[in-house]
Amino acid sequence: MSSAPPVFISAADVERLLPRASLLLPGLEAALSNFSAGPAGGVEQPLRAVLRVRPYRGFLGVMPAYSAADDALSTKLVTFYEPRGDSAAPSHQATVLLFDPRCGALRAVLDGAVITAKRTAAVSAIATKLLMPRPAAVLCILGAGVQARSHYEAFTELFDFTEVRLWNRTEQRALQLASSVGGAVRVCGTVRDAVCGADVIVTVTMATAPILFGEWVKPGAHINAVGASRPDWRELDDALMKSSVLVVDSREAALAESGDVILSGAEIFAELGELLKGTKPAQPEKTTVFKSLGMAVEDTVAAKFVYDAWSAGN
Ligand SMILES: NC(=O)C1=CN([C@@H]2O[C@H](COP(=O)(O)OP(=O)(O)OC[C@H]3O[C@@H](n4cnc5c(N)ncnc54)[C@H](O)[C@@H]3O)[C@@H](O)[C@H]2O)C=CC1
Ligand SMILES: O=C(O)C1=NCCCC1
Repeated sequence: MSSAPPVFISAADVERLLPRASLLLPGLEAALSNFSAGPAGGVEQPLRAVLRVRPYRGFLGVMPAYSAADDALSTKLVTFYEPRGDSAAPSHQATVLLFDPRCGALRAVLDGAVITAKRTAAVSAIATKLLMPRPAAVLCILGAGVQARSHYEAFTELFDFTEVRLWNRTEQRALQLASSVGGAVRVCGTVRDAVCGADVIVTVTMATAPILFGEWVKPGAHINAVGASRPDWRELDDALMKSSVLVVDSREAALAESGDVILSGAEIFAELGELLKGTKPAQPEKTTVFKSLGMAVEDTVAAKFVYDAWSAGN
């Protein structure tokens, strides 16, 4: 075994080596299926530890995973802070450590922000492919931050929406995102206007109370609920949670971390990996919610993809 020092792969290099979230789709689909197969799937992933940085309304998450199918071992360290007007720092910052699983040596330290943005959007796209109504014409994104951009990029590459709508709590930020993406985006003044008649909705906000209400959602729509990753935070109201077919990335995580799941008491129908394996039906004709909390094995797959591309001299 070589004892070479670990390489550092910067955000710019991650972006260069992983230019599109869609490159992760095969690896992520396999990892999600393997995760939901239990011990036979070869994914080791404990519930993430989340430490509260109370005086600053911040959190530090530690996300380790091993994937036997990828023979990859990593841990992500991610901080996320509630919005503060006086801070110029991004709300989420992350680093992924990639180890040699054969001996435990640290091989690479990768910027985790781009990885988090792209793998999250790719997983939402996997859920959307299975759960969106057919046809699906209107995409609506609620939020205008990092995840809003990565979801816009992945979804407009992978699907044929005829209209994209965007809402943000501060309209100026939505206008900035809309003018920078290079495609037609309609900025809406209210969530209600944005979601009215939408086929696919993505919630990517830092909201702590519901912003999306079931009465506004078209029956049969598919919602990717990506924000609200604390047990007392919400993006979706009880009516929407309870009237939808609820799919999660991890049952264990959803029952421990998701305010939308815990506080609504909504019943979990399946893990996304179970839909991918075909052990549970997808039901795209119904109103569906994919509650995404983010899984460490998604970072493992993405970090290995980037490291392999770097090692190949790309
Ligand atoms: N499920 C997953 O795998 C992941 C989920 N996330 C979550 O996705 C969400 C978005 O993350 P980023 O885009 O990185 O954050 P960001 O800080 O870049 O963007 C957050 C957006 O939410 C808006 N916002 C802030 N407070 C709000 C409120 N009270 N109500 C409505 N909107 C509000 C902001 O204006 C901004 O447009 C966060 O909740 C984050 O924790 C982030 C990474 C992975
Ligand atoms: O999976 C992740 O990475 C995150 N999920 C929820 C919020 C922080 C980052």
